[in-house]
Amino acid sequence: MASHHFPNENIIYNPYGISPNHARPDTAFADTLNMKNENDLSFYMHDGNSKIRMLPLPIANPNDFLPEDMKQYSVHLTDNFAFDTDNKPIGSGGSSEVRKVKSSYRQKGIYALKKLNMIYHESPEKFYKRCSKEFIIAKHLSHNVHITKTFYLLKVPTTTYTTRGWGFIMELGVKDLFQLMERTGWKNVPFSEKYCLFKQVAQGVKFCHDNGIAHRDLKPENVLISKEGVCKLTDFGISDWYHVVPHDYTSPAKTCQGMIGSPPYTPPEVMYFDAKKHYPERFQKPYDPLAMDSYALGVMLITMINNIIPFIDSCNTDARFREFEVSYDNFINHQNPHFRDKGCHKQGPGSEYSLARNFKNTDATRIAWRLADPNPATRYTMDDLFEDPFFQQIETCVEPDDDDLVMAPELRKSTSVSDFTENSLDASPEQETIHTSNPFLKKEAITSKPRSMLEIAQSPSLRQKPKVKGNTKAKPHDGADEEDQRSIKSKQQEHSEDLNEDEERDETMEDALNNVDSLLEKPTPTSTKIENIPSEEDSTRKELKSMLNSIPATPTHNGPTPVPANAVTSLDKRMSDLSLKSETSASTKNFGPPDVSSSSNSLRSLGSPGGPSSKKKNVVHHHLDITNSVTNMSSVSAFISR
Ligand SMILES: Nc1ncnc2c1ncn2[C@@H]1O[C@H](COP(=O)(O)OP(=O)(O)OP(=O)(O)O)[C@@H](O)[C@H]1O
Repeated sequence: MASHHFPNENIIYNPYGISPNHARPDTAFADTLNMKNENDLSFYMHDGNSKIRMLPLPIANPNDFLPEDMKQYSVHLTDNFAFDTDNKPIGSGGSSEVRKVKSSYRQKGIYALKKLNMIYHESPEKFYKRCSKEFIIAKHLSHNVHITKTFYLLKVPTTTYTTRGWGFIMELGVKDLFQLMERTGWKNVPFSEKYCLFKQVAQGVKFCHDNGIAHRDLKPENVLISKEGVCKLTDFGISDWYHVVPHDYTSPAKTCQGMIGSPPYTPPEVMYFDAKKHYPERFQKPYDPLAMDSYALGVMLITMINNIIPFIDSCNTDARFREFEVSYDNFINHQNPHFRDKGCHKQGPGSEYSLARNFKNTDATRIAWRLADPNPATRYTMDDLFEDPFFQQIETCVEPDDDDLVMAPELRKSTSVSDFTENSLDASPEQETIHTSNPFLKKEAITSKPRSMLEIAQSPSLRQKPKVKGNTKAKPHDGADEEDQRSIKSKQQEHSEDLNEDEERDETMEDALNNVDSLLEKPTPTSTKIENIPSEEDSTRKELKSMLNSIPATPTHNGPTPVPANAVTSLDKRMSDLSLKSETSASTKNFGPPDVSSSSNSLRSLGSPGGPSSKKKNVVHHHLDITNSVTNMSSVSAFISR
């Protein structure tokens, strides 16, 4: 079907949505299925989606699960936020749904609410532990321009918009990298811009590693792009501290076991744990979670340059992956025996190798292939990558230590536990905003048309969204950061003064930063109108089929006995305690051939006043300015089945 819509386009990107049970690929959680608790009443409480269960009342207080230095002044969403009236989900994952919410005090204070759902068979206690862990890690890392800021962990009431539970208030992204890559214009994005995006992602990953965290689920869907075009990592749902003593970075590194992550970004040593592959146990060895991130980064780079994932699974049941492994060995045996040696920066594979051809640059293939080395023992680490001369000279539009303009939302109101009856967790939209003195919000609540739970369950997920910059090294459990503290203080002391300041701030930022909504509503550049889009499942199957048929069968290496390649990749979800078990500079250079449709510098004006370019740089890419030949984006979203 992709071929129906994107004639001559090589973007058969999403191979995932072929299982009727999965609207989009979910992250695999290790041991997810081991937690069935038949006595848990909430097991039987659904909200219309059989995979989502409601938390039993009373909903736990987030502060009971947070370390002292992260405890929050307010723990109820409706104290200081209201749902955006357009009421559209802007993203969803295996265990969450993301919507826009507004600050009750700043009209332009629009944030993302990642509403967390219980995974099937998960007990409420496990849910609280899993979510608070994700929050603590995300908050711990929220001090870098390449990390999506996570501000608060709040109780969410049942409304027409969502069911009760917990949610994160986060910085809003405009799009994720997957959404950029699925645009028809992506293949025309110049190499220099793609490398810029790649380097930004790598800087985010390096920041995680330098601060004791292995992400473990890197993929384009988990890279948000702010409206200034800055890449920010998100989704720390299966991330973990990788030191034996979490905040003691001198303590030994841990290793992991179990199937986690998202194929094809999950490396071969982790795929051995995939129950569906039936590998013998002897292949399942503890693996290094940092090497997992390196591999994912390498596969992302190959995907970004080729405009297509290189294989479906990184294991020898996949013919394309086998071909990659054979090519890797051939290159080393016949062309560069020192390719895997530390510090070797000789040229990487050239155009005779299919997964190198499109790079048109053997320095670039070196970093891609060294990161995606099937052997974790010799794979590039993030330090190796940052020492690579090609990587070093990639120019980015933003530096890791640039200031981040994202402001923490203000907290003024805190409903005490005694004020907040459990019934109020099932508030109507009117009730949600009744406490606020902001007439704008009251009006919205009254005029928005309530939707039935059925409507909500049936409404399709529309994906869209948005924002940039800052840096300080994250400190262990650094809890309420300066911005948060400022917010809390202002709430306690200077309400009216702050309101004026906010309004002023809004005014000055108005020209520099487009209103999120207007930016999101910007019409997509169009050249072709697509109609009669076939069902996503049929189309994706066709794509996969043709893709797989075109793969030459190559002999397997000396690995485990392969099982027949199965195109229908439904991820094995197993729940666990999610804990790891046991353990620059730039210069201007264009690395690729000149590209006719470069969007480089095209929107300098948008990026300059207050964007990342304010203290920067020669090059400003507008990474969001990627054309699309399809007008109906909701259809496209459905087609790619996210
Ligand atoms: N802060 C945000 N701003 C805008 N969009 C977001 C934001 N956070 C998440 N999204 C969108 O929602 C999607 C799902 O979010 P996320 O990956 O955090 O959920 P998840 O349930 O943990 O997913 P997964 O199944 O990968 O574990 C993202 O791919 C992104 O498109």
